[in-house]
Amino acid sequence: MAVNEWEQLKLHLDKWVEECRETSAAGKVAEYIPELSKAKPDMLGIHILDAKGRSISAGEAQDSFTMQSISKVFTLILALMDHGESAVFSKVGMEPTGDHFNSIMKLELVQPAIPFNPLINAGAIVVSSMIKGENAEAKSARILAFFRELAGNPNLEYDMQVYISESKTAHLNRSIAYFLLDKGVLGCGVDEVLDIYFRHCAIKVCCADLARMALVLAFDGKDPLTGKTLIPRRYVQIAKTFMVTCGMYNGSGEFAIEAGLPAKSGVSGGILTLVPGRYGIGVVGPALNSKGNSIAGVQLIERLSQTLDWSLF
Ligand SMILES: N[C@@H](CCC(=O)O)C(=O)O
Repeated sequence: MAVNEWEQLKLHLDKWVEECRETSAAGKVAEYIPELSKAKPDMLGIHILDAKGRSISAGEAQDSFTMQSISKVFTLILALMDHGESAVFSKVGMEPTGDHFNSIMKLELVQPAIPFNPLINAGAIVVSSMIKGENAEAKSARILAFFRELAGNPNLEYDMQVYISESKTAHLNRSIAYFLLDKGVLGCGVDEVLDIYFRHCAIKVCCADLARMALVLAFDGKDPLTGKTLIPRRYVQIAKTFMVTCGMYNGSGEFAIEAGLPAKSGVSGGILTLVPGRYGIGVVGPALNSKGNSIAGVQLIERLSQTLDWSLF
């Protein structure tokens, strides 16, 4: 079964990528972080990695892009490893919002005033403030080291242009952080937390890096290529559940029906997804749909899942 499927992927992946690439024309590259607007709108790449280290890629899988919101999954995991569940979930909720990723609408509607979940910007900013370390630099260094280990890539670095570009223009995120500070849910100051947050959003990866990080989640926290356990199973379970309920912004419900896989997207057009116990998958396609997800990337993952019967449901 798995052998046939691998053959099928080898045979058809290039064609599927080229077919899905055409839908990019209906999407739009993110512009609110000026540096992101330079991405190629019709770019589409994918890398699929299995537990034996076999991989298949197609399209522009080698090109690099920044993780953006995909990083939020792994900072959540690091915060859980630093503090445990009850401390983390006293500052951030577990529920989807149905709103845009950077919405501040619901922040005032709940008591206590904690963000709905760790994958919207408000929640991810709170999570960034919980990472252990003496100062912003030490906290960011821990995040980068953790990401490098998960990706099996000691060369992961920040895209400084994207980091600077976002730092200069993130007025909405700044206002979210001030609101959270006022409500007493931030573990450090506004400038410090935003520096940590913008840095992890600006970590530069390619599809193979995302696939390797996803593979660790697909194998419940153990990197099958090294045999090393990098994340406790319970925290992977929490992360994967958030990916299903909120990982694709306010398009998560439709994606659960059409693809049925845990996934997390970012505004740079990246998507990290996985088939539990089988594959880690990294995708990139910078043209976004109205929900902020890669338009061609979503179509490609849905096509793969439907053709190969990957849905968990
Ligand atoms: N750095 C981005 C991440 C958003 C995203 O990828 O959804 C922001 O905060 O606006």
